[in-house]
Amino acid sequence: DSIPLRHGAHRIGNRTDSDMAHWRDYGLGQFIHWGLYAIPGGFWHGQPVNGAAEWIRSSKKVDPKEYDALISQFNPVKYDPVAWALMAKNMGTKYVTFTTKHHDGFCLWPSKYSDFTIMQSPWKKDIIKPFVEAYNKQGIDVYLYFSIMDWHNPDWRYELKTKSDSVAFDRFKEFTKNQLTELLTLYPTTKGLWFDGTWDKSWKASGAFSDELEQYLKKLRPGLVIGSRLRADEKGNRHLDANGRLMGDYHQVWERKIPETIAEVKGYDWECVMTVPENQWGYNARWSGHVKSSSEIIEMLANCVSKGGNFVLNFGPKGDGSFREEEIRLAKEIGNWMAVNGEAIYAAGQSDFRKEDWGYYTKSKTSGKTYMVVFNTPVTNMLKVNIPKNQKIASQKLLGSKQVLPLEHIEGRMHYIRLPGGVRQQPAVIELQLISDDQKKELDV
Ligand SMILES: C[C@@H]1N[C@@H](c2cn(-c3ccccc3)nn2)[C@H](O)[C@@H]1O
Repeated sequence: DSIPLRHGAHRIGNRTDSDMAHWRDYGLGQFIHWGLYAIPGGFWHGQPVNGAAEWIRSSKKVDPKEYDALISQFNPVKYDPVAWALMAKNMGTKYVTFTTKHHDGFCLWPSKYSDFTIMQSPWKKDIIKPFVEAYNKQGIDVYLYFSIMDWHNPDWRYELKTKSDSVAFDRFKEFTKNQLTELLTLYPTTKGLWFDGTWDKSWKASGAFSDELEQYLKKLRPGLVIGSRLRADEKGNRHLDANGRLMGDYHQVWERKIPETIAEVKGYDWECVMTVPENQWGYNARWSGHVKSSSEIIEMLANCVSKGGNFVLNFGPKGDGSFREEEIRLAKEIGNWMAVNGEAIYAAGQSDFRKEDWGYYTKSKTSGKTYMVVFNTPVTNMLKVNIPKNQKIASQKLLGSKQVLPLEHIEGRMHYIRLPGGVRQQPAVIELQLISDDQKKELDV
């Protein structure tokens, strides 16, 4: 039996409302990390700084005062939210999460509660408002990223050791609530909030506040989607409360990692957020290590959807507001694939087929069709398909060409579908129309 909790999960099971059903259907999302850190782009005094570019302020090599002075250089003359939204639309993006304030405390909106905003920069204009309008105009829902941890605010504390720490942190919690109220009031079409920077002891000790804050925000904006990274329970547990129940509308632990098995998902709603290079979210002039190709990204996308999750790809615009070539190309290549194969991703989820080595199955919630997203083509070009009980394959076609592919029965429920030969640039998707056995008998008569 469960431990009595006042500030643990208040709901058992997933949300059943239409806003959350809409969230589940997104499939593909875009994350954008943009702020002062994009100006140095991972370098300081001409030298590369190790670690994530958006964390450079916390590097020993950087004087925080000097970092904060970057505000006088924020003048993104190439910032064009209409072009940003069009690139996202052409990529096939259904929702976007945009950094309003990262850990450095710099606000991309004209906050009344801070002197460290775009209004105190040469730019002197709201960045968020035209962004929300441009993306909404393209039919893309907007989610706002907000870091609770705020290195610039003198009232931020990592740990509450003394009475004065608690007095300062109480001011900080009020400041946080005020800024979030601003964001939901200034940008009323916001569909959700993506919280970060909640791993420190001070926040783990603020379970009651985090619970009251979430309830306040949802009262202010009914239907708002908030992941599990905001909350702590009164015992300092995060994501899952002391009774192992998820606090939040979806599991927000999947940062740069994808569940190995469906079992690991534990039936929760979830999304994976992913960087193109290794661990860099903000613009870094030097991408070291592995940079993912569009096929690798499409595989991650299909993998997530096959396990009932969404996949969110991060972009890090430069300090001037332009995107780097690699990201522009990736958005185009992904968009070309989504234009042909989107029905295997949008409003799709886990199928009732057993996973095979050649790739991932997804099942559309609208068409009821099952899709085979093929990455690892066998040397035989023969794809094993184990058809679930009392179902039969009525048709098997290549998406795009609509080419009917040969289906060969092996034995029992095991079949082969033969892929046409030839080298493919991007993953192939086969659309399976299934019917139940008895339906098939009717058809056979
Ligand atoms: C979405 C991503 N989350 C931020 C992050 C999270 N972490 C982090 C810090 C401590 C433990 C685990 C993860 N470090 N950076 C990154 O800066 C980016 O914003």
